[in-house]
Amino acid sequence: MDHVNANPAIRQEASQEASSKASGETVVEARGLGLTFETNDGPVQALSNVDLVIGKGEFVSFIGPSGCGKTTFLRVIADLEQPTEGDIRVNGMTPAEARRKRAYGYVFQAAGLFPWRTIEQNVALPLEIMGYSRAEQKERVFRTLDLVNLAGFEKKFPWQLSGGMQQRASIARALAFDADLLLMDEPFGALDEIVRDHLNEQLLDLWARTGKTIGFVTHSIPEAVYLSTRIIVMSPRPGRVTDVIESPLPRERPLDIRETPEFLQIAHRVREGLRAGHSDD
Ligand SMILES: Nc1ncnc2c1ncn2[C@@H]1O[C@H](COP(=O)(O)OP(=O)(O)OP(=O)(O)O)[C@@H](O)[C@H]1O
Repeated sequence: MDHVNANPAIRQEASQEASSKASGETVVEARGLGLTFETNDGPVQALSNVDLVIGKGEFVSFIGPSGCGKTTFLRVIADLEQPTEGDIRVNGMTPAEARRKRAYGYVFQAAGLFPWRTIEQNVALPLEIMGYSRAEQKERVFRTLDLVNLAGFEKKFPWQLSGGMQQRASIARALAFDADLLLMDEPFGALDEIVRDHLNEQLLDLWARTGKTIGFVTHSIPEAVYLSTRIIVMSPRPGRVTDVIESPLPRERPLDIRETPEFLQIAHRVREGLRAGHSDD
């Protein structure tokens, strides 16, 4: 006998919500996740006891000082590192299965475009490897270049584009095979602040239009607060999650939202979290 919800309509709604969360709404689920690297100088605990659930359509940023395990966590999701403790699921699968099913696109700090290939050929590369037909490759390349506002630059070579444009091309490459999950490891870290602002705006726009789930590593507090629906604050030795901040900001965010009291309040909380986990060395 259900004493909580006697009303069958409410009960049904609740159970539908529960089942939709259980089936497919969770994109990443880490439970007691740990990873210790064995090095010549002894073990390095890159991640310790990380519990985290990322839901479909979230924009989650990871922020913390160097060595707190941000990159390692993204790499575990992407099956580029294997955890030594705990469990992780990506779309309900092991990272290895998710990787085989092309569950994610990965964007690195450096754009990593091949200089001898045009932008179109660079973006098409993973599609070529996956055996897409030429027509399908072309259609996808044009669609994703349009998404990152690079329509018209297909025939250019990387060196003919600015750093920001190159990074947008690398985002297009990660999006070309339509993965729902985009993992981004400090993609704008090497760019100057004005370019970075512009790319942040464009990334939010892309996220709104595509409904992708995004995991984003950054060292920048304003970037994390501006972009995220949730901010994960991490701390090193051992790498762990020390605070999880739900953003109350609306999804639509003009750049000047950064001057509002709500924004500054979240930024303050992130800063406090970072300070608490920071040692002076
Ligand atoms: N392949 C590896 N072998 C040994 N130690 C590693 C390896 N990869 C990472 N580490 C160590 O694990 C810890 C976490 O590294 P990680 O790169 O995930 O940190 P991070 O938070 O992304 O740092 P940064 O902001 O500098 O990129 C660090 O102490 C690092 O030296």
